Amino acid sequence: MSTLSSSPLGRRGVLAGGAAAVGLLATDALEQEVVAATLQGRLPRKVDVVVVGAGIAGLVAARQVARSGKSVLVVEARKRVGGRVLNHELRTGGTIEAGGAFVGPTQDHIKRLARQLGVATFDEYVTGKNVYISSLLGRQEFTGTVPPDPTILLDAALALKRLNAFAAQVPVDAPWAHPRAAEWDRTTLGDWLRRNTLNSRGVEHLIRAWTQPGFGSDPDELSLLFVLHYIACSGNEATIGTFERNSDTVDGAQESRFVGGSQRVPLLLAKKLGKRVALGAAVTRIEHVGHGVRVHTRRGRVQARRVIVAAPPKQVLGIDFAPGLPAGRRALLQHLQMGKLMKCDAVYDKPFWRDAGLTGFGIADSGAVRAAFDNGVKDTGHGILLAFVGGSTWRQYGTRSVAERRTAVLEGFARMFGDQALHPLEYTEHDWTKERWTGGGPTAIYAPGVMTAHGRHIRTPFRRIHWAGTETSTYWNGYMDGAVRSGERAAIEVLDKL
Ligand SMILES: Cc1cc2nc3c(=O)[nH]c(=O)nc-3n(C[C@H](O)[C@H](O)[C@H](O)COP(=O)(O)OP(=O)(O)OC[C@H]3O[C@@H](n4cnc5c(N)ncnc54)[C@H](O)[C@@H]3O)c2cc1C
Repeated sequence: MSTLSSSPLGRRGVLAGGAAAVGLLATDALEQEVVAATLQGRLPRKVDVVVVGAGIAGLVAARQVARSGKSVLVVEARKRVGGRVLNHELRTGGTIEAGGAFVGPTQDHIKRLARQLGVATFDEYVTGKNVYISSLLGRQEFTGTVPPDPTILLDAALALKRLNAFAAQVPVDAPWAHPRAAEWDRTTLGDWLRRNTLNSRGVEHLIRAWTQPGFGSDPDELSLLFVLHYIACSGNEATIGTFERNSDTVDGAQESRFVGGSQRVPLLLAKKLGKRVALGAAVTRIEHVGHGVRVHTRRGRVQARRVIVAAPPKQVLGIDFAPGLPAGRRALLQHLQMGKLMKCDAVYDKPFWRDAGLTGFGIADSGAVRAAFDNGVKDTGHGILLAFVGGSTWRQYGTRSVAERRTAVLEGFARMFGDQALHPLEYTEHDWTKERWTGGGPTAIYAPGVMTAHGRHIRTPFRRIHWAGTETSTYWNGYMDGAVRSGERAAIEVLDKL
């Protein structure tokens, strides 16, 4: 949970804060409107399509089904929409994101959707130099993607070149079909780096600053084939995926954010869907009956001709299917794990690092802050630093008390940007491993062997049940863009059958 949500000055206490200042309806007010617009009473007895999950994927699928004139009901476990996309109103004003936030080039589907909904983007602050903290060399400032650490520079450049070259051959819709799939899936990214670099320790440290925020995991937990697929997915039908487009800010997936926070996208989608969304309606059982499907939820039952399940893979295992899911799909869901990730933000009176010629982006090979970003928002003059605490860093710090973690995170910021970082106006954090209906983040990960053994079941419909969710996407799998794409694809599948 966000530390602020339990404070007296939490989300509800700041309606008159920063967001209102830019003429946007603050998230809390918009959320109240959306909740009020959703279905309050009994669920309908019958609809054409039931969508399970009101994350971006489920809401996009429902919008498309509704637009075709078919009846649709989204049943959502939580009492809010957005899933892994969640705005947080700061006590000191302004809206930040506790979950998915950044968008970048080739993420055309989420950008188009946001434009249609009137949600603008703004660029991440990139003026100045980045900071690199090495246990060996101390603190360095740099520009570009790879820090100027002579002990790893060449190694890292060659390794990234090879990863890009391999990824360029991986079919985004069937990575398991590549001739070298078995070989790449037998090994982890960590093993591969150790075998293919001279200073493997140094390169691994660097790559961890990418895998911990990007997968909530360490290189040793990730199948090489899965990582190559992730890189291949970091593009679109016209633009080949690359490591840089995934990892970078300029021309990369961290290029921009949404004005008013990314949760405005699912909130505005849900507002338009209105009574076609039922909150607090966790799905417990899905059974095929006659020519339809009966969906059992905590708010009652509803019958449909087709169902789209847009819940995260692990959550699907909590639903009782009758007849049971095919063995292949069940095995896939059992083997996928969610990453471990939390976001920690510190708010300062001013973005003091900018005055020092720094972007606010930093990476480090030790401590609680392995990757830091300038998380400033449009509507306040405050400076905001964001730390991703993921993978083994989450295992080290995620289990400590909030006070201990706060100290460790602020010290991490201070090493990068100076001692002013030790004195924030506000500190807030959100741990996705504690979210009942998500179970971690940012996405589900494949350990060695899983993709070749079970990956091919990821999108295969089961009778009248179809699958959406970012993990099923062929581009920007794991991202908001992948969620939009998956919802669109699942809706097309279903409409084709109705
Ligand atoms: C910390 C963090 C940072 C991230 N950063 C970025 C980023 O910068 N850029 C980016 O593009 N992406 C980012 N992501 C990933 C992005 O948020 C997700 O890819 C995307 O939001 C997934 O959308 P979805 O609809 O597929 O799934 P979800 O958002 O997980 O939605 C699934 C929905 O299903 C519901 N549900 C689950 N079980 C049931 C059930 N039994 N019955 C009914 N409903 C159920 C859930 O409550 C949820 O609302 C980040 C994620 C996290 C956690």
